[in-house]
Amino acid sequence: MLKLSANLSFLYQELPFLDRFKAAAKDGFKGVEYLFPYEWESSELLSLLNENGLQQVLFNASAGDWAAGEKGLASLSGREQEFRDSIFLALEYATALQCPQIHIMAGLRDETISHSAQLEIYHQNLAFAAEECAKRQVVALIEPINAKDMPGFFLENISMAASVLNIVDHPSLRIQFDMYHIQRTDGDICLQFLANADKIGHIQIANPPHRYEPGNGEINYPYIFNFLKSERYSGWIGCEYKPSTTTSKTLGWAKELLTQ
Ligand SMILES: O=C(O)C(=O)[C@@H](O)CO
Ligand SMILES: [Mg+2]
Repeated sequence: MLKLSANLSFLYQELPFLDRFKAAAKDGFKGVEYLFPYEWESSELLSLLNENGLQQVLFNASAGDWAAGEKGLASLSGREQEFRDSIFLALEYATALQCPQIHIMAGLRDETISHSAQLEIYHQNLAFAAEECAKRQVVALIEPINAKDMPGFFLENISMAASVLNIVDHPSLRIQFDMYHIQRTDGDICLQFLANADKIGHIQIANPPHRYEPGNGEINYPYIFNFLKSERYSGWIGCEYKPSTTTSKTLGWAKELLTQ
């Protein structure tokens, strides 16, 4: 059976952040994910998870100065210590929240150094992160993000993500396969999934062109869900979409999966 996780940075935005846990549980979600936990104490977040019978599925390591437009630290020259500190902090939260995976964002292309020099930094930082994650039984995830939404993002497509994993070659490093980004960058979602199945740790979903809920856009999600069932995908599927109306009203497509 497919397991859906509510991404609380995208869903239930009609509510204050801490109220979104209860709303997600009420709609039948068993797992939650979101961008960053760091403005709250882990004990407060853990209480909300426990009170609502939810599992923490994923959150991101700090991505640098997000408000100033930074999109991760993992490939940035001169930021190595900050990157390591971000991994240590993420792992403290992951341990406290019993969260099995963290997403590590690559950062933006730095045109002041060569692509290969930036790639080398990325590889080294990911090798460090994967090793630290392994010590805590946490999986480190990397996600290719489409260049239309995030111009200049260093990890630009699924084949680059696969090649990074081949080079870093660590069992605790896997791909966050966000179908919205795959569709906008490469297309061929099912074939891309099959080509990379052994490397995929987490899936996220939304429907182009507007990044709305599965039932509202160009991807045929009923077909995709049957495909994932036939492939026996057993990880979580994060609902990381922008609801086209209030969140609960956008969950018709998920009824069967949320009541199992
Ligand atoms: O935007 C996405 O897609 C994500 O998964 C975020 O973690 C990063 O922006
Ligand atoms: Mg995503």
